[in-house]
Amino acid sequence: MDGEFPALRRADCMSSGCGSTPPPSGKDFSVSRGDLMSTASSSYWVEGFLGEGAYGKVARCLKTATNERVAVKIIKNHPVLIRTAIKEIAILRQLQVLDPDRCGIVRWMGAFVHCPHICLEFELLAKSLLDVTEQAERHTLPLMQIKIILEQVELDFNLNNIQHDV
Ligand SMILES: Nc1ncnc2c1ncn2[C@@H]1O[C@H](COP(=O)(O)OP(=O)(O)OP(=O)(O)O)[C@@H](O)[C@H]1O
Repeated sequence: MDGEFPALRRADCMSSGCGSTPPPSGKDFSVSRGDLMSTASSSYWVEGFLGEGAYGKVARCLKTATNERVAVKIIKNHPVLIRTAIKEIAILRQLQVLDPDRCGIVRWMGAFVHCPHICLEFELLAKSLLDVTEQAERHTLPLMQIKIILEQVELDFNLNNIQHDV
């Protein structure tokens, strides 16, 4: 899928460049549960939403080409967020030389455009640390579990050469 992305230019990502009707003003997100997002190499059936960040919503999708579940980060249709997403893609491309399993980073499979949205495809992860702590009794984790998590964070920082002070 990554091969589809080099053709994407900034203008392709603006609603006026999609050849489809721009969303009504104030409506920067137009994907719903049950939608099918199609690219040349696969379709992504939106089964539901996993969460929302500053840049968009993350959907749990069935990727029809491989029949696997993936997480697709669908960027909101706003010029500032689109510019940020293009920068994020450039960074993700650089990170692709790293081994995600060894370095403890999420696997990025590529990007596509589902007009007017830029979409980033990631491996589907299990619960986030926030989910785990929220579901834990009294929102606290046993010391042993915290130790394991901190060791993983420390390993990630060291492997990825990130400055830190844990
Ligand atoms: N690969 C993934 N697998 C499963 N759930 C995910 C995945 N990526 C994101 N999520 C869920 O979607 C939520 C939103 O993720 P997103 O990356 O958009 O924002 P964020 O990292 O929380 O914040 P920000 O917008 O500041 O980057 C996450 O908090 C998480 O619950």
